[in-house]
Order: sequence, then C-alpha cells, then structure tokens
Amino acid sequence: MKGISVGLLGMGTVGCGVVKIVENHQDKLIHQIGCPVSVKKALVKDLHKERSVSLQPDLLTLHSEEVLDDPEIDVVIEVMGGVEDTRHYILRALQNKKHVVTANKDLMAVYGSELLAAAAENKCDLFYEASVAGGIPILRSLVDGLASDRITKMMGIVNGTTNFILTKMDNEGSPYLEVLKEAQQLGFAEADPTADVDGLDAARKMAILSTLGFSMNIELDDVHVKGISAISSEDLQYSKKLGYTMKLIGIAHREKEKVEVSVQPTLLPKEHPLANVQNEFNAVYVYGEAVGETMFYGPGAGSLPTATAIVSDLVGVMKNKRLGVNGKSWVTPQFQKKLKEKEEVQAKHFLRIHVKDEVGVLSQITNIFSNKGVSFEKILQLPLKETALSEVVVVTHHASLQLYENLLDELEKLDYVEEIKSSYRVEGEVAV
Ligand SMILES: NC(=O)C1=CN([C@@H]2O[C@H](COP(=O)(O)OP(=O)(O)OC[C@H]3O[C@@H](n4cnc5c(N)ncnc54)[C@H](OP(=O)(O)O)[C@@H]3O)[C@@H](O)[C@H]2O)C=CC1
Ligand SMILES: N[C@@H](CC=O)C(=O)O
Ligand code: NA
Repeated sequence: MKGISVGLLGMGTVGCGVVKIVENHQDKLIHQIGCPVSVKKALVKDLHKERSVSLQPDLLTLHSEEVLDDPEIDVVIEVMGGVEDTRHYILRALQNKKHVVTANKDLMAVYGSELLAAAAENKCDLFYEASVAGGIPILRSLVDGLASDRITKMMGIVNGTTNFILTKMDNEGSPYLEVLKEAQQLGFAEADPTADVDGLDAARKMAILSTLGFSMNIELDDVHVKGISAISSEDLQYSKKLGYTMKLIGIAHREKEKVEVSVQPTLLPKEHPLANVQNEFNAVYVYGEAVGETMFYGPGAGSLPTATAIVSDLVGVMKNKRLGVNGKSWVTPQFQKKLKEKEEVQAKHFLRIHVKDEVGVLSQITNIFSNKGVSFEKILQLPLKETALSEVVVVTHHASLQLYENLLDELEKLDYVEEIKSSYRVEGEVAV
C-alpha cells in the first residue's frame, strides 16, 4: 500500500501539533494503518512566520488549490478555523473525494449536517473528534461506546480558556484580564477570545454533543448561552462561603422526548466531580439510562492533546478505507427536535441583590418570593460598608425558569431593590 499523503489547512497551534505527532508516532501509525503517513502541503497566511516545528521549505503554500486539488493528497486536515471560506474548502475537498478531519466546532455547529451529508454523498469520511473537548475521545464514546444506550443528561466543562480563568481567579485571586492573556499565550484561547468568554465556543460544542448524544438536530440557536465576563470576585467568594464552586457548565438534559441545552456559569457543590476540574482541563459527565453515570476527563485544548484527536481520526479514516466503508458512519438524527419551554426547565438559582437597608425590606422580599412561587433554601443578609444598602444572597429551591424570571422582573420594579447584582444556576446539593 502506498503511503498516505495529508494536506493541512492551517499550521498554527494545532497544525504544528499534528506535524509533531505524525513525525514522532510514525511507527505506531504504520502499524495501525499499514503504511507511512506524510504531510505533503500546508495552507497558511504567512510563509515567513516562525513555527514550533521545522518544515521543508516547499511545504507551506498560500494557495488553497495546492491542498484541495492535488490528486496525491488523500486526507485534508482542517485546522485553520473560520466558517464561510472553510466550509467552501471542505466541500471542495469532499467533491475531490478527499477525506476530511477537522477541529472546527464553529463550522460543525453551524454546517455540520450539510458537510456530513456531502461527505456521505462522496463516500468520504468527515471526522471531528477534536472539535469537542480537544483530546478527550468524547464523540467516539457517545457514538460508539454508548451506542446501545439512551442518553438523558450531559454536563460538561467544555471550554479550557474559561475554566483556566475561573480556576485562577478562584484559587489565586488573579485579575480576569491578566488570566485571559495567559490563556492566550498558552494557545488555549480562540483567535478572538470573546467566543470563549461569552460562552459561544462552549455552546457550539454543546450543540455538537447534544446532536450526537440525543440523536436530534440541535442547532446553535437552540442553546441558551451566558458567558463568564460578568462574574465578580464577590460572586466567587459567596459561592465558596455557601459550599459551591463556580464553573462554566454546558447542560444538555432530555426528559421524555423534550430537551434543554444551555451554557452558563453554574454553582456546583465543591464535592461535585466537575467542581474539581481545574485549569484548562475539560470533563464531560454523561448519564445513560442503562449505563448510569460516566465521566470523561482530560485536556480540552492545547497543541498536542488536540492533535492527538485529529491524528486518531486520521487512523479511523484509514481503517475505514481498508474495510471499504468510508462515508458510511454518518446516520441522520433519529428524533425530531423538541425543546423544553421555560415552564419545563427546573433549576435552583443563586441570586445576589443590593437592597435599601431599612426595616421590613427583607420580609417584603421573602413575601415576593413566596407570591411568585419560588422558595429559598438559603438566605444571607449583610450590610454593605459605607452605604445605606445591604446585600441579600439567596439560593432557591428548584423552580421553573419561567417562575424565576417572573420573580426577577418583579424584583427589578421595586424601589427598595437597588440592583440585581448577579444570578446563576445552581446544580446539585451541598453536603451538610
Ligand atoms: N488551540 C486549541 O487548543 C484548539 C483549537 N481548536 C480549533 O482548531 C482550529 C485551529 O486552531 P489553532 O491552531 O489554535 O489556530 P491558530 O490561529 O494557531 O492557527 C491557524 C492557522 O491557520 C492559518 N490560517 C488561518 N486563516 C487562514 C486563511 N484564511 N488562509 C490560510 N491560512 C489561514 C494560519 O496561518 P498563519 O500561521 O500563516 O497565520 C495558522 O497557521 C480552530 O478551528 C480552533 O477552534 C480545537 C480544539 C483546541
Ligand atoms: N478555545 C478553546 C479551544 C478548544 O476548543 C478552549 O479554550 O477550550
Ligand atoms: Na474530543
């Protein structure tokens, strides 16, 4: 069998990792695939940029057709990011009967079903394990390892940058912007880190995970998203005081045939397995009706971890080629999408408000909670130094999202409520 020729679209953090793994693990690749693997061409923007791998002088190109239209290239690995141009490049690679491996969640969350259908039509594979939780083999675990089960819940820390920021802010009291800069220097953050901190990167990953896990076409717009940029050191301190840890959590929950998918800062009891996932690490908790609880943990970002998933996908392509089944692994979703209404989403909430420090205010607030049908599990009231205000912190019992939002609307209207400072979802019970 002739050697496998790979064309890369992009040679940045992840692309350089792919080159390193292909070089350093060649013996294992030959054993699995049955022939050597080599990188023939790589599309970049700047031919003269310094890279973390030494490359043959003619390996880099500024012309996409040198990768996409080269008949000697068998597999295209897309690690350049972006959506519209990238979509066209991948469609062209597939039309040219090249298998594609991508790490691009931005693209797969929006055009995944179109691209997978195009791949199947062209009898090509399109694999994207690296797009969710980097090096953790979570997509294969859902699609293959848990193929026989019905998955009802997935909860994940699926963005390394925000987990890194929250860990450093919480453990070391480091300022938000300083830690974000560190995450960028370490290569975890996206080219535009607002996608990380606004929760959009995690939302894309949750759309991909829930589409596969629930076999339902969950789109990005179906994911309710809130990022981490408004989290204050006070929120982190109160979380700790109440026995919780704050994490950016993706939640996908199915009850009967209806689902909710969200990404939001969430308070988890400090004993919760996801509460102990630190720094850039990711973890995905998956609950299946038959298997029960499972948890997948590992590096969700970074050059070599992400490249591991990509090169493993490449091995998958070659194994399929040997069996003659390329393009046959994609199946259309089994179920019609049905999203829960706000009345059907049940959760506990943390709420921090500033109110006038006057007699009777706390009892009026408790009355409003009970009138709106939201009861609380915990309440703290503390005077705010050098002001005529006090701070009220509440953790509610489970309530529907609709009742909780009605409550927030009502509180906002009251003249003794100065400001709603923060509101977060709470998952799980703190041990007493
Ligand atoms: N970094 C990570 O930890 C992870 C990244 N991903 C995903 O992997 C992909 C790549 O990420 P990463 O390696 O970090 O990104 P980088 O910014 O480090 O690398 C991007 C590469 O693509 C090239 N490139 C970008 N746009 C173009 C274009 N229009 N034409 C030609 N070349 C282009 C760049 O060229 P040049 O070098 O000349 O500028 C660079 O080599 C993204 O989709 C990202 O979301 C997924 C999981 C983890
Ligand atoms: N920016 C992403 C990279 C991996 O997908 C992250 O921080 O998780
Ligand atoms: Na993965």
